[in-house]
Amino acid sequence: MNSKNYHQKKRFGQHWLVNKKILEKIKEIAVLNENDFILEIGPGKGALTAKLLDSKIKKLHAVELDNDLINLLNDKFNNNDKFSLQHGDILSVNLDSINKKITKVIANIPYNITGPILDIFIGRLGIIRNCNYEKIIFLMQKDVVDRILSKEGSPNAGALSIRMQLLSKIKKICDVPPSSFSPPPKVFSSLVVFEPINDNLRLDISLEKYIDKLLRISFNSRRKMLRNTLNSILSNEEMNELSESSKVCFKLRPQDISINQWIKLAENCIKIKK
Ligand SMILES: C[S@@+](CC[C@H](N)C(=O)[O-])C[C@H]1O[C@@H](n2cnc3c(N)ncnc32)[C@H](O)[C@@H]1O
Repeated sequence: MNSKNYHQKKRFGQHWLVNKKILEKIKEIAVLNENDFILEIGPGKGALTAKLLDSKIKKLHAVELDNDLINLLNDKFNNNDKFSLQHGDILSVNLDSINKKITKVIANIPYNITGPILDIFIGRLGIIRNCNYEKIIFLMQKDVVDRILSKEGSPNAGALSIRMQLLSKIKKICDVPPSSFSPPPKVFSSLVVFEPINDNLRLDISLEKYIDKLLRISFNSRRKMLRNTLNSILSNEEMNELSESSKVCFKLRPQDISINQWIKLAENCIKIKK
């Protein structure tokens, strides 16, 4: 298979990044150095790969699902000893042998698997990641980035924004129009940088798990007041006690609760349930 007779596959979320300024911007915000070990998710035909390899880095390991692109990529980067390629699904490939070495994860991600990619690379509450990513740079759907960045009081605030903000520092760099890709996707994209909080600086793992539990229960019915969802795990007496000790009014809906209030709620709930 060569570049000319290759047919793009919708099912793999293939939209090649063709905007040179955005390619350059990704390289610029990655601030690469000779110690960097990059994991690239879905190199496609290698536009971003080539840009990243054209920097002082130690290594770039790419994982591509589409078998038809493997030869094409190997031909293109064969003589670059910093490059390695793994054929497989990023959601299930085994990265154990390199995970601890990876310093930066970079991708124009396939939008059909955004959620699972965020879970794997930024993480889930209550689960230690056990890796040392300094930066995760994703080009992803603008609406998901806006949701992730939303604060309490916004209709977009949800379990996703709280989980992501508890696990990483997040910075949106810019929005990217559909015309920057070939073929253009239906939606706008955004370039975003996540700096995951180091495992040993995270909240206590059992506290994180409890926050997750509260988020699931309350955001399952996001229109309901806290008192009408948390009553599934707390008696009326316990709810009054929790509301008072956490200084959170139980007439509020979950999207109106700040991150610090979720932490307080979980801490005090654990105490009450002891
Ligand atoms: C949006 S394209 C980006 C391609 C290229 N990096 C670029 O910027 O032009 C997404 C890429 O991810 C690949 N891909 C899709 N699902 C994947 C998966 N589960 N694991 C690894 N790669 C995947 C696609 O085949 C495609 O090459």
